[in-house]
Amino acid sequence: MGSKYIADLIATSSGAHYSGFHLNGLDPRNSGIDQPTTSATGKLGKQPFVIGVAGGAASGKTTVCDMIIEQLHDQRVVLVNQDSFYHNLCEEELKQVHDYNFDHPDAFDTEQLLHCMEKLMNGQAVDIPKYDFKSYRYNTSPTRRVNPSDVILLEGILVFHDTRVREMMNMKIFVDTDADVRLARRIRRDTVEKGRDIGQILDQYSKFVKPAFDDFILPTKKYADIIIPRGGDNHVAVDLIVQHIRTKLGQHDLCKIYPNLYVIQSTFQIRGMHTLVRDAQTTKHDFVFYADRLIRLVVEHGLGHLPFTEKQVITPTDSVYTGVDFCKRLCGVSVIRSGESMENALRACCKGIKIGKILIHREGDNGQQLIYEKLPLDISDRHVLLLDPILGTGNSAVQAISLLIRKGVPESNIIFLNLISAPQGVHVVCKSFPRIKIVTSEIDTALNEDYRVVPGMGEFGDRYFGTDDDDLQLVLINPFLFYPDELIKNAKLIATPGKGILAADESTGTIGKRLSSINVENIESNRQALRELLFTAPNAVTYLSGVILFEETLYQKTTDGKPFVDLLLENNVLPGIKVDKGTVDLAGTDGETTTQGLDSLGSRCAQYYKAGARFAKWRAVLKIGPKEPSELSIQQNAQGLARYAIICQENGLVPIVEPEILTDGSHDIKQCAAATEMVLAAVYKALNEHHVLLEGTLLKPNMVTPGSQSPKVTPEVIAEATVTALRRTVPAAVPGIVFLSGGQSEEEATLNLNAMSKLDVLKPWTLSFSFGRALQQSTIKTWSGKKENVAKAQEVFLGRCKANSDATLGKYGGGAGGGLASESLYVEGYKY
Ligand SMILES: Nc1ncnc2c1ncn2[C@@H]1O[C@H](COP(=O)(O)OP(=O)(O)O)[C@@H](O)[C@H]1O
Ligand SMILES: Nc1ccn([C@@H]2O[C@H](COP(=O)(O)O)[C@@H](O)[C@H]2O)c(=O)n1
Repeated sequence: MGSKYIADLIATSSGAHYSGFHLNGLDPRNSGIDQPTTSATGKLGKQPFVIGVAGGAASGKTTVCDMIIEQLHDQRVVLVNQDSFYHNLCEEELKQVHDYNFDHPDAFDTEQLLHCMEKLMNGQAVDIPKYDFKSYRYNTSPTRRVNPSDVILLEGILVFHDTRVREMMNMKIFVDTDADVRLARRIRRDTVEKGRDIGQILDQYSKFVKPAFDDFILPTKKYADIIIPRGGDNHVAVDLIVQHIRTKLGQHDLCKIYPNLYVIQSTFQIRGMHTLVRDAQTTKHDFVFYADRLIRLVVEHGLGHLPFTEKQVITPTDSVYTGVDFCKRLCGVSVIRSGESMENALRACCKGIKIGKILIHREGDNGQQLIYEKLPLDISDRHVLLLDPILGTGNSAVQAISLLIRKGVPESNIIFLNLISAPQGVHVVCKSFPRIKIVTSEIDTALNEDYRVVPGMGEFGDRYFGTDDDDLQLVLINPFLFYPDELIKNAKLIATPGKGILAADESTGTIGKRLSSINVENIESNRQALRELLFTAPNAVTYLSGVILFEETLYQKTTDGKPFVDLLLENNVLPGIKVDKGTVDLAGTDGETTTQGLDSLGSRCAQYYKAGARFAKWRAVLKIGPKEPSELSIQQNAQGLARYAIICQENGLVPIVEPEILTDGSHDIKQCAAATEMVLAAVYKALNEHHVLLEGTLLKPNMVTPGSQSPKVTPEVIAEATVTALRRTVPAAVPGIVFLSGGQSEEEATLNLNAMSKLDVLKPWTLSFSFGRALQQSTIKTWSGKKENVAKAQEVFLGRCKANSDATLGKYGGGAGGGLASESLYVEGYKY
């Protein structure tokens, strides 16, 4: 590379026009003269990067070195001055010092200089003499300890003179400053710093300095890789040199073999983070913290390799800024399970990015691997960031990349991101897929006999996730979810204590029953008016965390034209969607049912997510009878709920799991408790079997009550029975339980919820409400379809929302809503 490389660097760094920085290989003035005997790429790896800086006395060599050192502040850099290797003058020479030629190559102890440089290059510290220009000796002052470093700057008028010294250099810089400037500076420096008189300085200059420059120094200019006119004034040149040194320092030898391998620029910060994550004693917490920081750097670097398009924007000062637009067609693919540790960093950089998964499993000792995958359907149109923190043998990487290519992803669209790479893995991947890019933060030494990277950082997944049992992890967390964090966050949000759900998801038929009870026609404008009344009721939504909508309502707007979805989201209320399609009879049972709607549920969920829905509801209906709920009904409904739940989660919706046991019948509360426990146990078994992420779900159960034809019991008895059944069956991972009201009067439902909240036992989930009729009944009656009643009806609705909010906190005193709220809502054999 050498000069050509620098030419490329200059072209890319400063555009086509460049002045004041000449490359001897390219500069027409230098054509025909010898090429440098070493190239800038000569010695890399563990060896320090040696830069020689030559030029006339007072040309600015030291100044240029100081500027380089300052800019490379995060690297270990040392400066060695050729001045330190002047021979000591003997008594005779001292007497005739004005006749001594300090600018001749023989004035220096080059053997000593070579010895010191060799030691430094072999990683040993050296003690370098400090030369005293006044006494012409170096043994009067203490020596200077120079430690081995990543970069050694060797500066002096004749550092290019001796071939052996020259050959140590990876880069040679000649500082080219006009003779008159050099003389002027020399006069000032030697009078001020060396206490010499001007006559003596001029005498030395004409006798020795100028002839030696012409005879010995200037002829070495041809060895330079870089010639810097104007010395330290040439900031552009120094910046480019520093940039080049940085690139070289960050380059591993493998980068020279494989141009698509990128090792991120090492700094002390990065090495410090590596030191922590590689230390076997580092705690899990620190491991995760520093691994996350490193991962973020790798991800950012990887994103820098994506294509971009130019984009102009107008700034607040009304100026045009010409920038770039990020690549849009992008996705991540993590190799389970350690690759999942990199997902958060990718999500943090690319809002809403889709992340697919690949599971590679070694079967037995024959090394056969099974691959499971869940990838975006349109992956072939996307650039793929493949995530796996460790590249060891390269086998898994080859499997994963082959799979992506089989799915139609062009090889050149894949960027493989990892923290550490073993050389073996790099060879395997780069040879098999020469067009993919690998971005890594460090390349390790090798693989050991167990095929583990050394020095390495151990089993990354175990250290990051704090487990050492892959299978357990896979069973507990469905690995194929695109949005696990979002699901968990939204489920938690809905389960916020003090808030609950308004179930406004009555189908067109069901809402018709409500409207006909107040003599209002069941047409779209009336359905819209009722929903607008509810959603715009002043302050009411502050007690709500979610509203379940029917499909029609999801796309409806207020009369002012604001989509209901936007209105709810603005008020921190998540829109939800009813996705089931009602019940059908189970053949051979006594009127038991199963819920339908699984066909095309995935694509509907995806559509609803796009429209703004963030959770869903599916109602399974069970009944208590002499032989009911039957095993068939329990299993059918549990499987249906589980299948629904995982489809929702795969599409970003939090599933509300609603196994409702109807109150119809003359059973007592104990029978209801037994049936509830049986049903819930089956539901959670099915959810588990379907790998549903429980943290991203909510349960909407019935309260445990006596049948509608049995004597009523107090809220406290209901609370005790309900919470007991739930504690026995609902895992603590579920963030919230939002009860259905199931035909209870508004007041009954609120009092029962309040009693449950007050019950002094451990309840690992938030208890709240997802009421339909029990939140709307008195509001609808008050409204009666009349515009003039809207405000009053909204007040009633607010009262009910507040009462239920209080009940979730066990603070409801009773009596909200008066007589209307106490009217029973029970309808025998009620159907939605
Ligand atoms: N660009 C500059 N402008 C003004 N003075 C400079 C500049 N570069 C160097 N000097 C001064 O010239 C003198 C010689 O510079 P120095 O970098 O020590 O040169 P060298 O190491 O080549 O002898 C110093 O006194 C320094 O402060
Ligand atoms: N005792 C000495 C030794 C050297 N010089 C002059 O220093 C010049 C080299 O040092 P730079 O920092 O300028 O590179 C060289 O020109 C020597 O003549 C001296 O004057 N006295």
